[in-house]
Amino acid sequence: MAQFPASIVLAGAGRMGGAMLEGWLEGGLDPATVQVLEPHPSERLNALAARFGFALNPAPQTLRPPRALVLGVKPQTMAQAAPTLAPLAGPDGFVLSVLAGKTLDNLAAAFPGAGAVVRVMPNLPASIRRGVSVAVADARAGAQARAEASALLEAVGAVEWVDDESLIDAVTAVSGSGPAYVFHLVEAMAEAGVAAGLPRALSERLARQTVIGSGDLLRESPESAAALREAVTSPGGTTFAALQVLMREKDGMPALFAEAIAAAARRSRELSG
Ligand SMILES: NC(=O)C1=CN([C@@H]2O[C@H](COP(=O)(O)OP(=O)(O)OC[C@H]3O[C@@H](n4cnc5c(N)ncnc54)[C@H](OP(=O)(O)O)[C@@H]3O)[C@@H](O)[C@H]2O)C=CC1
Ligand SMILES: O=C(O)[C@@H]1CCC=N1
Repeated sequence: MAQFPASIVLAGAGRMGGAMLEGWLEGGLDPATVQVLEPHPSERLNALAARFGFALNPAPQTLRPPRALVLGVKPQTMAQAAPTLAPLAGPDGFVLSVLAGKTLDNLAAAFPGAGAVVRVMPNLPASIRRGVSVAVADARAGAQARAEASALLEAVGAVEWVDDESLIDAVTAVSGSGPAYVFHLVEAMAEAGVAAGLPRALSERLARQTVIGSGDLLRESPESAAALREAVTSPGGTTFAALQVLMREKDGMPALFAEAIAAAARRSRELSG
């Protein structure tokens, strides 16, 4: 694995920033090299700080521009946070942002002192180091900055780099937001099971374990999702009956997902403004 940046300031250690921080520390990052700015630390973050001993909310005068300034605040907070954080973006370092919608140009304008900018879209399974991140860097980011950014992302899951930044809106819609669709699938299946007569607790357990088991099967099997679907589907059987509804051209899952993912990608583009 590539080297972590020599020094890191993480601004915003909520659900995503906190998950990434945990992955770095579990992955061997020297806690002395990271400083974390988080106005309202969660219990989990406080426990992590107690366990690893990194600097949580150090005195502002002790902060120097790090090699990597990692932004984990909300896109809507960036305008308010940037003036305070901008002095930490120095010419020898890079800014790594996970903010949905905020473009490389947005980030370069908000952090004019930065040597380079890397825009990343991770996802929540990063909290168990099974995330997937897609990254794009501006032209100033050299091989070393890219390798260090990769090290930060590989600590929490798989990493893909793209050259075309315009892909990130669709990436956000598919893999950034995607875990929520899967969790909603569990909710919807459980609710439908109740409607079909199952006790709620049993229905919830069955829906949850079905998604867990299917995810594990996807991970372990070399087969495509389509082939695995076909393996469940007996001709003229129960799955076939259900899929005739779910795969309906007009209002089935493909149509619904096309609409949902277009809405998320549109929102990602709006957040740049
Ligand atoms: N959650 C997810 O699944 C994913 C999130 N993202 C991106 O990650 C970013 C964070 O999202 P998420 O973790 O869910 O949000 P959270 O609200 O959990 O985390 C953001 C944190 O930043 C803190 N914060 C606010 N202002 C500052 C500041 N000036 N300096 C330092 N910290 C500050 C917030 O504190 P307070 O609450 O007190 O304001 C909060 O704890 C977003 O930009 C989002 O687009 C990307 C992919 C997936
Ligand atoms: O919902 C959001 O805006 C963020 C980005 C992707 C996942 N969560």
